Amino acid sequence: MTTDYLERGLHEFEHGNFKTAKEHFTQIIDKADDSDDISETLKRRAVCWHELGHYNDAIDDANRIIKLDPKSTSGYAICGNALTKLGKFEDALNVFRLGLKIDSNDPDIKNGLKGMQMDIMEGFEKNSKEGTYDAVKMSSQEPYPGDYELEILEREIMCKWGLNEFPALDLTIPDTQKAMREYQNAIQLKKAGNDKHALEKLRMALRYDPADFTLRGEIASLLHEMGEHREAFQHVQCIPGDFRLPKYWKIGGKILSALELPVHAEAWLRSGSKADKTDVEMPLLFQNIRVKRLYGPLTEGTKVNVVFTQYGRSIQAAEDIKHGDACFRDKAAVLAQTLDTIHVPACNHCAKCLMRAEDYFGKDVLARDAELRKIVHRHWPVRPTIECKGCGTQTIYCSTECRDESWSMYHQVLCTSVNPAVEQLHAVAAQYKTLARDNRCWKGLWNASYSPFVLAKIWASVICLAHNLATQEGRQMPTAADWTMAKSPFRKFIAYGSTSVIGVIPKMVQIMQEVFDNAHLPAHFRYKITNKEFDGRYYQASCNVQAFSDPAPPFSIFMRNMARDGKRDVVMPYTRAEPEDALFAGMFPLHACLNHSCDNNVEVLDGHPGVSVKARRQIKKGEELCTTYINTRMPRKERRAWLYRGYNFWCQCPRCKYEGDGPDKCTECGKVAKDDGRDKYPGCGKCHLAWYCSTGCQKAAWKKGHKRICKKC
Ligand SMILES: C[S@@+](CC[C@H](N)C(=O)[O-])C[C@H]1O[C@@H](n2cnc3c(N)ncnc32)[C@H](O)[C@@H]1O
Repeated sequence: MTTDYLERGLHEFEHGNFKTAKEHFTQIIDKADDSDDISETLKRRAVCWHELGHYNDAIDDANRIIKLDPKSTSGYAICGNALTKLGKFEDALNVFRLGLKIDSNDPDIKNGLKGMQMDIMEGFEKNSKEGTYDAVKMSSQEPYPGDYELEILEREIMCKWGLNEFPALDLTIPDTQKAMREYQNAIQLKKAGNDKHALEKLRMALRYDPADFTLRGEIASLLHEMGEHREAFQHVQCIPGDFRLPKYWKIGGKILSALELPVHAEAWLRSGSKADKTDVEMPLLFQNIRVKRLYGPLTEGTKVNVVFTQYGRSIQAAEDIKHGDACFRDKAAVLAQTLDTIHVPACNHCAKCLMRAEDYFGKDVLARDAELRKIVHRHWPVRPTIECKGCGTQTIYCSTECRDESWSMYHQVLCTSVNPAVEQLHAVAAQYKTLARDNRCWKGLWNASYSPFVLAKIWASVICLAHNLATQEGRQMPTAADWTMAKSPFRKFIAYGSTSVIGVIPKMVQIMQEVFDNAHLPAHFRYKITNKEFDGRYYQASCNVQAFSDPAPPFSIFMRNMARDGKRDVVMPYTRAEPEDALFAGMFPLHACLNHSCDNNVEVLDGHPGVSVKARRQIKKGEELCTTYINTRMPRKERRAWLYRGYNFWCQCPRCKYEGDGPDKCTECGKVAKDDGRDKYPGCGKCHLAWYCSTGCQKAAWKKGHKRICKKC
């Protein structure tokens, strides 16, 4: 019977009738028992699924093939190809890499990789009309949580400074003609750069016509330029709201910003932007005021500022920074150990590695060798392991401070002793090791490389903060305002994702929803996660997580200590293997403002706690700090394709501007080689990364910027 199905299946398969072939193969697979070898049939059925466009089913079969025969590369090739078709290029790449570990020359995997690059490129070519995306338009001007309280404080200051009063004015007999004459004189004087006399003339004009709003606006503008902000504001606020032209809202916003009254400044610019939707300066000013007030406290004592540019928030050098200097450090808003290193002991709150000597050398080895044991105990740093009072060894810390802080910030919602539903997340983490062998795309459950605990900690932090805010006010349940306020720290993280993940990982969505809304949780901790919010948080994490680990794990300290020990030869034979790092994924509010450049001037290093951003070269005051999001060794076309896919932007960095895509097109003028009768253009003799149709183009490109990025220079 089985032979029958096989023969018929193969016949249909060879004739390209994949639907019928798949049905025959399914008969064999469904009827097989444990002793039957169905790998070949699974492979053929997986190809049928692939040809029929059922890529998820092809992945399922590929995973079964890998389980049955972990040494075979076919499962990896099939899985990688299907992931490619689903557009999950990073996952596909990871799967192909696993296959290459088994056979680095496997032709199917090599073809799969080529196919994947071609698919990426195809998407790139299709979209290669470079979109100009406008970060300002995408950014909200909604009032920020807590603005109401700040507004009251600012209003008190404004009253104290007399900003709401009318400016002193020596009135005279109204005469609009005289007013006009003085105004025109003022314009001439202003043009000639004589601001002081221009101001006198404007004041004079106002005495003749105190109801002229244009005069008020001009005086306000001039006084603001001269640094007389308080009086400037008195004039502009004399213009009643209904008569305020957009330019007056703008000048009012600028003055209030100079007076360091950001909430009022934002309110004026918000009104101005509504009144004139074509003005590009006001929304930009608005966002710059906002980033200044939100990020000012984070950049205090660092060498950087956060500013708002066409690419959204970005980090700028506040002073000259030397090559090798630390520009800033950042502490994670949330962090979680990556699933593939979850077995390495580390502090759940600050990421400090807690690996003990027994974990590295093995208990037996240390028990057997007394001399080794003595030396190891002398040099291995002692790091206490503090268990959670509720869930015990499930959650460990490096100190009681970390334990207590974690409890009050989020763990009281995530501790399985309080919330048994969290066991589901731990189960997911525990299963990951086996799944990781197959692929990292975990159908239904998870399809990203960071940990779902990152998401869980975001919601848990929001819940705890909302609860704390309510308790401070003597309330049991958080109000809508408490929730908004509690969510505000996470508004700092941009979210970009073009498709919903709800259908891709429905089981994880369900687990998260249960974790935060179940009968075991006290009512004030319960929170309903909508599908929309799940997507938003998922992409927030995807766009911003940074991998990091303890910069001084116990093993490296031990090795440093050992280097000075005369008996190091006793230990050396046991220390050949590097221990695994406890790798963490974190969301860092300041670091998340770093934009990308393929010619990055900073690099992100492990710091304690968190990350440290270091200059890779000299950075001048005012220059933007850029890290890299991708492997910058890829050629330009691939780099841009990866960035477009992953982050939705076309890189315009100097390398992307002054490197080319190949000898078929002039890098400088874009002329196509075949159009002018030539097959290929010669490349830059120094870096071989740019191609020119003429020496004129080569010289022009060199002058404009190729010189800066040319490797041999
Ligand atoms: C981690 S965030 C960097 C900070 C971001 N500008 C913000 O306002 O939050 C990554 C996002 O910044 C933008 N971005 C980063 N580097 C860029 C670049 N070189 N060109 C254009 N947009 C960039 C993209 O929208 C990307 O998805």
